[in-house]
Amino acid sequence: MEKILIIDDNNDICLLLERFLSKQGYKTASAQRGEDGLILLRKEPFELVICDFKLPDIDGLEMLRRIKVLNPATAVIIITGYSDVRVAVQTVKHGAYDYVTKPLYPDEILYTIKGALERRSQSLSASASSSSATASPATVAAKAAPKAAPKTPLAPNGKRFIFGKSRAAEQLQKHVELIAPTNMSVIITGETGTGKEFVANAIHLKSKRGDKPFVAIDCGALSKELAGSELFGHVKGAFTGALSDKAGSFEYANGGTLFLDEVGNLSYDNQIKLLRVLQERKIRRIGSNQDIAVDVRIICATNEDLRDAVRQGRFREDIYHRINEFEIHLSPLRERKADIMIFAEHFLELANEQLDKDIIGFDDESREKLKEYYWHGNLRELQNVVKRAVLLTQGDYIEADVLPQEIISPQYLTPEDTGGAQVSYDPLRPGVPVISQPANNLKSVSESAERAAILKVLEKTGYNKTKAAEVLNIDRKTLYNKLKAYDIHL
Ligand SMILES: Nc1ncnc2c1ncn2[C@@H]1O[C@H](COP(=O)(O)OP(=O)(O)OP(=O)(O)O)[C@@H](O)[C@H]1O
Repeated sequence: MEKILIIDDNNDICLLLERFLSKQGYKTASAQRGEDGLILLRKEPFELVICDFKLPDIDGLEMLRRIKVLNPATAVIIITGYSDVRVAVQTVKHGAYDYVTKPLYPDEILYTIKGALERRSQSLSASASSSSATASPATVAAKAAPKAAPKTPLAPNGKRFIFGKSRAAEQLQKHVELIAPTNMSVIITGETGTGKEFVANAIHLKSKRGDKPFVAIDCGALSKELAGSELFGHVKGAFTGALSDKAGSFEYANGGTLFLDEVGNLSYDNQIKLLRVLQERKIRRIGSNQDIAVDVRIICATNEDLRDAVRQGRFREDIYHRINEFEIHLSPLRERKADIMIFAEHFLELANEQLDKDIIGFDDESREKLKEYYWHGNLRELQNVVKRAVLLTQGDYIEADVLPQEIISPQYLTPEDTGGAQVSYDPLRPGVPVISQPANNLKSVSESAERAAILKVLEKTGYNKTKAAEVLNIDRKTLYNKLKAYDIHL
């Protein structure tokens, strides 16, 4: 019987989930604090942990890290409030299986649990059958391109790639067609969830390399030490824990494309090694003195402005120019309104297939709500909202009442509602108005400018507080104090 641990400071949620999951045939336990949950995990293994993102003692990302250190095979699902979705997405990038938003619906959570346990057993059996000497975590992330006709713009794992019909979409399509057949390095910029990895994959599949491997590495999720070994490989004994020779992603991607996500997060050392590959097309495994020739096309992605990183000396200018032979910028979904329903219909079709449902479409009100919303998590957020709506819909059409509250009624206010005070909207919590006093109060003017600057830098640095503090030229503690003072919740 599979064991599930629930960690949530809300006792009602623990009780409810425990009761529901035991009825479904799982063995359960619960804890209301992160530390208590970790104690239980040290005592006995659990196949799955469902963990609240905001625990009183430890934040969601740190919990995820500690759970994975105790047992990398434990699947983790994060519970989050809708306004924290953007940060919850980060947990998925750092190894959580998925996140579910409150309020919790039994069907949705059960569906997610089943998916997580299935993925867990698939990856356990895959790693048991692969030869341990050459197995690399990068191979798990590596997406070998399907052998099908490389001319079709396919998405990873044979999914469908949608362009849309907005002007931005038309331009993107042109750029992809133009750049794909060349060997040029491309940098793809855009907010989280705008489809950077999908576009990188489409470029790869449309290129002459389309039948060779596409290897994706998230530089933001790897420590400095791990990143070096993941990218370039190592030889036995190169460092403590290097028990056998290991190939890196450059070797796995040979002949194909290497996608470096969040490239701005590469350490200085690794930037230098990357420069060498870009210049000489050769790599050297860590600890080795032998060069290995590689033929790899590099596509990078970033959601920060790398020009700023270059100006601040965090990213080498010579690499920036080499990886930026061509730039593709993906606009946020809210600026491509004409595409919203095209993607929504596509995600509806996918959700119907996944959940074995037959929903026909969206009613007028739900369409309007989807078109008006801010979509801070872009396509990823839209996909999740549609999946959940499909799950909750009983009739033929999705109606507004199955959409999250923040989408149904974002509380947009006007200055008239607030007696002349300025109203702005926090990109992190779009439905929540931020009211600042009229501009004749100097203190409030500088405060709102400071708040806006902090939000902008946070967005650019992918909500990495250490980096944001660096860019703002303040220490982390000051940043924390300001986040609190300006009511910015990450
Ligand atoms: N063109 C597309 N067609 C169909 N689905 C798409 C497309 N682009 C993105 N998606 C969907 O949106 C999800 C997010 O896309 P992707 O992972 O490529 O975004 P990203 O910009 O790389 O995100 P992040 O910056 O957070 O890594 C994908 O898993 C996919 O389901």
